[in-house]
Amino acid sequence: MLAAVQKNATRGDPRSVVKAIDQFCRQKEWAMNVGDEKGCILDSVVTEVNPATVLELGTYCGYSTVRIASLLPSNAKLITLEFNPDYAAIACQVIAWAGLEDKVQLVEGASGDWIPKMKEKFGIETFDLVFLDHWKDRYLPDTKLMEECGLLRKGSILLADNVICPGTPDYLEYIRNSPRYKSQYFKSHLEYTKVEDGLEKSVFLG
Ligand SMILES: CCNc1ncnc2c1ncn2[C@@H]1O[C@H](/C=C/CNC(=O)c2cc(-c3ccc(F)cc3)cc(O)c2O)[C@@H](O)[C@H]1O
Ligand SMILES: [Mg+2]
Repeated sequence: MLAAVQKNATRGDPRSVVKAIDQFCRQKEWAMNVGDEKGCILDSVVTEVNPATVLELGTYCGYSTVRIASLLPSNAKLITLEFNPDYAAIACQVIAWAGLEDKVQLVEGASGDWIPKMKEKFGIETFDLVFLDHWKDRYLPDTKLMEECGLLRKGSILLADNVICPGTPDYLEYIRNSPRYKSQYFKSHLEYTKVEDGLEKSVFLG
């Protein structure tokens, strides 16, 4: 995938990086990037929220990191957590190829360890937007952890990938029944396939 980016994408051009990855995943080898169809929904939420602070859980190869960072205002900060060193190394190079290193802080580590340190390590008070795309059974515990650490404010947006496929049943049940969130489901398809999947957008009500 990285070779395809370096071969087919223009340095400093995030859209060409996104296009190169999508082309590679359609033609050569499927990969679990959020993909272009759900990616357009992601783009519209990022544009609507226009966040100053963003947290991404599960960088993987940096595809959604590039999509989000390319839409952020100049002073905005995107912190992305990835605990697999191999994926982190690839993502780092993909983000650099897109020329977005100044907007992205890629942290190699586990969400459970780093969420409690966001204030002291990065001077983050609260996140305007959180994109959840890591292990599906960690969406709920990490959301509760973010609440406990005071990282969500009235109006913070959580956007969760794969709420249908592979599915995040305990997260959906919690977020849709909690009086502290207002949720909306965006129906779409699993990346590069016709299988149903979707994104759940939830507003923290404080
Ligand atoms: C321990 C929890 N904390 C974590 N902290 C930091 N990084 C984490 C964490 N968990 C996982 N990660 C990283 O996030 C990524 C994991 C993503 C998990 N995603 C999926 O399983 C997934 C899976 C599918 C999928 C769908 C249908 C299939 F047939 C096969 C796969 C589609 C998707 O869009 C997916 O996002 C990896 O890079 C992993 O190293
Ligand atoms: Mg995903």
